Amino acid sequence: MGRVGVLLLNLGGPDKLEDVGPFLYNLFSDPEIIRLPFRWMQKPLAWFIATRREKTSQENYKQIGGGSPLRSITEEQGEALKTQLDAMGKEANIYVGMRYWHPYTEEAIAQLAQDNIDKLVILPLYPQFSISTSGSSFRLLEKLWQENPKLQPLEYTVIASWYKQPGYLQAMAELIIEQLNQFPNPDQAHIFFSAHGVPKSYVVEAGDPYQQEIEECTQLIMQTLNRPNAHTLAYQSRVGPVEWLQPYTEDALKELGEKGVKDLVVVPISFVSEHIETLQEIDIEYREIAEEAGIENFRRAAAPNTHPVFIQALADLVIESLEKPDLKLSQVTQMKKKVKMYPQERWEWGMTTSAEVWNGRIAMLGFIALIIEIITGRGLLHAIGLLQ
Ligand SMILES: C=CC1=C(C)c2cc3[nH]c(cc4nc(cc5[nH]c(cc1n2)c(C)c5CCC(=O)O)C(CCC(=O)O)=C4C)c(C)c3C=C
Ligand SMILES: [Fe+2]
Repeated sequence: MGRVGVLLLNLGGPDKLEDVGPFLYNLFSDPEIIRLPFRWMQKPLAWFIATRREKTSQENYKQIGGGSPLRSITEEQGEALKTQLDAMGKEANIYVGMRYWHPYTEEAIAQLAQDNIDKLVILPLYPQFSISTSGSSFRLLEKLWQENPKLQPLEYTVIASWYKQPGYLQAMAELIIEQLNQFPNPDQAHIFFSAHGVPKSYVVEAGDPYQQEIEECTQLIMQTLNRPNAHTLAYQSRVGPVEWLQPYTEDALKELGEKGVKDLVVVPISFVSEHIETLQEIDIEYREIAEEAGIENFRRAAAPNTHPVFIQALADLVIESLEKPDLKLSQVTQMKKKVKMYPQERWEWGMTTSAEVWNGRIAMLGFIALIIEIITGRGLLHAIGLLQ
């Protein structure tokens, strides 16, 4: 085999405060993040939500130094992975492709198309699959492949999810032990897994395997840890008015405080790098909630970042994937198409999901009409000529 390329996929984050608005617009423009019944609604709604959220989000980024560290950490992970692969006798070019900010996935693909790569390994830096994360990047790649004839002959394989990888589980266990050892009585500390949430409909209606993978991953980390500590799993970072996976992190923390838990280690489970949701949301917001609830000693396990056991795990994943039969983008996206990507497919009478969905669509149309009226000063009926 000739030259190997590894494409690391991640979400991306704003490098500075001015980037926050455009970054949010890119994120909310993605139909895998906000699932709307009509494509034409996507961009106006993305603009509306991004504009409304920009200030609050900027305030949060200010608290962590004015920008996301995701790019620099992902680049460091790439360099460490290259060194590790070299040491294992596998030379590789590493590319970073972010979904919503620089370096964009499109930029990485353009670069690797020029580099005469013989075999590409596509490795999402999300251990668990979700339609909203790895799924979104895979769909984008599928589109880029279809559009660019130069990419057609490039051999590649995809790693769909890798939360069972023993080295990853070991790295997570070591990061937890580091924190447990800071307590006078390590076995008494409560281990609190906080996963990024997704709207409940992704799992229940669209069949996203994310919740099942998160739950299994939590069990596997606890088995690897092999300690008697009690543990809880909850979901953080809810956005918008719909129901997300429960229990919510803030509610679960309050409940533990009420039950008298004093020592707590929070483990960010769906991220492998420090970013706003670990540094600001967990370290600042959730710490405050926990302390108000009576939890006295709040500690957080670090994200794996460039932990050597974690980097070894990534290198093992790459090498194993080169030895296995190739997994194509159509297989990982089709696999998700078997479940309903858009849940609103067939009408059913009664107080059913379909009825709720149509209620939602009608409400959304009303909402868009309201926005048009606010912006233009003219209502929809004026716009279509029914009123003068
Ligand atoms: C496994 C990880 C992630 C899942 C699942 C996920 C789903 C998801 N996220 C939003 C909305 C936002 N996410 C934002 C930032 C952000 N999210 C993840 C990870 C997952 N998201 C990362 C790594 C980041 C980047 C953080 C950084 O350092 O910049 C943001 C912007 C930040 C903010 O304003 O709070 C939003 C908004 C949704 C709606 C969603 C599932 C549908
Ligand atoms: Fe997110």
